[in-house]
Amino acid sequence: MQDFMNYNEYSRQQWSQFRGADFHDIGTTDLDHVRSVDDQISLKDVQEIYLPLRHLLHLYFKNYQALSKQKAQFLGKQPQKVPFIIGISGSVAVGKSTTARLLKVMLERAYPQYCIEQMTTDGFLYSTKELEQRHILNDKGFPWSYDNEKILTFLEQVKANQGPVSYPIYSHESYDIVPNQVQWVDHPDILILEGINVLQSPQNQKLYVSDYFDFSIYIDADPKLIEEWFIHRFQGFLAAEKDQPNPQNYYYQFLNQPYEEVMQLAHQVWHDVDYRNLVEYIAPTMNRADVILHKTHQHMIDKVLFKKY
Ligand SMILES: Nc1ncnc2c1ncn2[C@@H]1O[C@H](COP(=O)(O)OP(=O)(O)OP(=O)(O)O)[C@@H](O)[C@H]1O
Ligand SMILES: CC(C)(CO)[C@@H](O)C(=O)NCCC(=O)O
Repeated sequence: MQDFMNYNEYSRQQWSQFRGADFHDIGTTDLDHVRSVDDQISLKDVQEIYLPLRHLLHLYFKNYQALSKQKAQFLGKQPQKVPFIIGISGSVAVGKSTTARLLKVMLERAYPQYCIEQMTTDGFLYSTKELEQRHILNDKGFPWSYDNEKILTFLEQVKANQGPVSYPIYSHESYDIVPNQVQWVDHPDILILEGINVLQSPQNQKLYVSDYFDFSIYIDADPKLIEEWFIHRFQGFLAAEKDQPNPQNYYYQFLNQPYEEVMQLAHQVWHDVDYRNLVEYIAPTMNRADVILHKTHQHMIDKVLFKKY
């Protein structure tokens, strides 16, 4: 059995044609907004990949709203807003949060009347203290390093749309959960949730995170390239720490170590933790996604796979 027999594969050129004649294009002001998200994002990607993707999301979203309304009518209830949830998965450092931020901006431009929120599951990792107590400090990112119950309860509350719902925050700089701080999701129309674990189905759970998704995206790339992006981001964190040293930060400990050694350590972390996690637990969830974005050098998307059924 072919792994991707339930997908159609489109080249970048083919995919770029699926923009929809009646859905408005993206103008210079929109592109400026996109640039403000991350000036590394290729505007060509926005035009050729993300505009068709937004058009597709529009179709799913409108159908979802219509179905939610009809379901309420069927039950003899007043129709209520039910947030539409988009999941984004893929390896550590493949660009999930960058894509999530970009989609948020693009959807906000398309629907100024709607509230669109974006967040990561990183905040549901156990704190360093708790990982230590569980003797899984070196397993950060693996399915058992997250409080999966807490993610499910959170999503249930968001879908129920009963009020603002809080979630914990993770800091890459301190390499830990930020103590005594939360963020809020407040009655969103659309929630974009990204994380390495969002398409996973941990064995002892009856309910999965993806049960709450109305659309899902997986970002795929050659692990050799992802390793480069991981190292590049690590170097960025290190440089930021050098500019403004803070003894509380994870990267502070590396400032007085020989650069070569630190880079060796970064590669080792990638190999022993993030790459292993990718191969064993993340990549196997790829064909649960509705759309797979395949990246090549410089984060360029060269092909898109779209689920047939
Ligand atoms: N489209 C893009 N163009 C250029 N650079 C990008 C793009 N997407 C991501 N990057 C860069 O790649 C690195 C990883 O991206 P990002 O932090 O979004 O990954 P992630 O998948 O969310 O990682 P994590 O799971 O660790 O949070 C960052 O340095 C980011 O700036
Ligand atoms: C926070 C996660 C798990 C996911 O974003 C990841 O960035 C991480 O910290 N992994 C642990 C190994 C490491 O990259 O340092």
